[in-house]
Amino acid sequence: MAWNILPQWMLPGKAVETPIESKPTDSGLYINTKPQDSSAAAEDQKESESTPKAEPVMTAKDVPTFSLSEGDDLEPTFDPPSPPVTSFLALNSAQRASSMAPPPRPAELPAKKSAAGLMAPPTRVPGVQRAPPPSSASSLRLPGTGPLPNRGPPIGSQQRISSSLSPNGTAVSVPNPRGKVLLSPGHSPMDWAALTRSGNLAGVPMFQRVTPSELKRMTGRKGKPAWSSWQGKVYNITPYLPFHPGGEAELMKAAGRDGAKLFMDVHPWVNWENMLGSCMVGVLVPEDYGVKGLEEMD
Ligand code: HEM
Repeated sequence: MAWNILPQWMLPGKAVETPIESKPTDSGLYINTKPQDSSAAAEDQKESESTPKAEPVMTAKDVPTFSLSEGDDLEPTFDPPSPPVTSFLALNSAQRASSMAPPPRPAELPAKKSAAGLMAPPTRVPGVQRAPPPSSASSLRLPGTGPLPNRGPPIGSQQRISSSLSPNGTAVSVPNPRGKVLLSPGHSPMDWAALTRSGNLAGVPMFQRVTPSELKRMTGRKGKPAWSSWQGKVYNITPYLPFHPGGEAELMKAAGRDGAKLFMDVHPWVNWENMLGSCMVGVLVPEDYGVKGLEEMD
């Protein structure tokens, strides 16, 4: 009997009481997952004759293993319950419940078939116009009718007619009901943008306080510049006159006065401040601005 040759500290129930330093490591819990081969067993046998060999205090039956082999009568406590292996979503899973219903089986489809063996098209509701059936590439195709997304105004619309530019960036003559004019060469919107970057076009050395009467005098006639106000700021519109796509005459209507109403009536999408930033003369002040200041000083 193996127990007879075992020292006290190796007997069942005694192992814990024995000081640890007397026997390290292999004092108990063996986890045998693989049977040893015969040569190794013989070696063990030889060794056990000379040296007392520790026997497991727990049998393999009591030790939980991580083995997944079938037919094992162990109850692996650390093994998570393995779900049944399915190729797709489990039958009663939430994913399956929330996803699309599976396609009907061929047997469940309507049994209507043409003579050629093909399925008949679904019956049409009379009077209802339907789009052509989608093909696999339909999502890649551009819509045949209606405006394209993010492609500017629809073809043939007033906006598109009035915004034609030749490939080299100069304005071209296009008859249109909105009154766009043919700009002379070198006066395209691109040319204007380049000119505004070149420097100050206000015609004054520094910002001015402009009274309404002063603004009224700046009509662009009799050698005077054309000024117009926009949201309390005064701009010299003279340099822009030959660049204005609506023509000089139209722009001149705003000279010597507040141009906001005229401007917004025609093209509220145009950014006045961006386009005429370098033409800013100063700010509009009340008529008695200077007089009041002098009176207060007296
Ligand atoms: C003073 C600042 C103004 C600026 C910066 C300005 C700018 C512009 C721009 C960029 C366009 C081309 C718009 C487009 O292609 O969509 C345009 C067109 C036109 N503008 Fe002006 N404009 C000004 C004042 C005025 C005023 C005061 C009038 C009328 C009294 C006017 C009448 C027109 C007309 C009739 C067109 C052509 C039609 C159109 O494109 O809508 N503009 N203007």
